[in-house]
Amino acid sequence: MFNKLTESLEKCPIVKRGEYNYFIHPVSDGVPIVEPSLLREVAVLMVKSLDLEGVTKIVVAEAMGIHIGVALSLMTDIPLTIIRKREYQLEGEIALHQTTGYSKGELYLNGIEKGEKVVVIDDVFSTGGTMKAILKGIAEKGAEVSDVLVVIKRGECDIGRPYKYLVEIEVTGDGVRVTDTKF
Ligand SMILES: O=P(O)(O)OC[C@H]1O[C@H](OP(=O)(O)OP(=O)(O)O)[C@H](O)[C@@H]1O
Ligand SMILES: Nc1nc2[nH]cnc2c(=O)[nH]1
Repeated sequence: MFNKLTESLEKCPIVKRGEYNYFIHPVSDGVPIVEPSLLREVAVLMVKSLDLEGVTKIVVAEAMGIHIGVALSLMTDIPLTIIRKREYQLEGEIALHQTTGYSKGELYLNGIEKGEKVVVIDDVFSTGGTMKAILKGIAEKGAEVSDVLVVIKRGECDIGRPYKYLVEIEVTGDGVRVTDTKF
């Protein structure tokens, strides 16, 4: 029944970013198109997996957390905050330094208050650098993280705390292989 995510991953193209084999998929890139049926499958699986008891915010990072965050927010009625790559200089904004397998950059966290209970979701974990930066920022705000979920886990990835994933993949220059699913 839930086969759209795995089937589409096994067909997706790979491009080189330096030495990095970068897979291109609608969930993690928004291209070539995001089919509603795929997004709905991911949203349903996230709702089934996450511990949402008492959660006051969903936290995602620009850009590829946004569509999955919106889908989860619409299904659960929990408000969403988007960690942006642009600085807003709002009161209490926190700057985070992000390092991935192929890039570095700044992220800016707004919209979370001390004492809140949040879930953090993202499209992909590869090095875990992005999620570690996000978790550090949320801890700095004094909020509690009730759950962390990534749709696609790319190989072994330690973020310093337990987390959930929907699929685990291996990526080579030849393509993507799904090595585990949680549904
Ligand atoms: O585990 P990591 O090595 O940190 O990689 C994962 C991050 O990489 C991608 O974001 P990216 O910064 O490329 O931005 P995008 O969402 O705008 O594509 C992805 O959306 C994750 O947030
Ligand atoms: N689309 C995509 N996003 C990523 N984020 C970290 N690694 C990757 C990758 O290989 N592909």
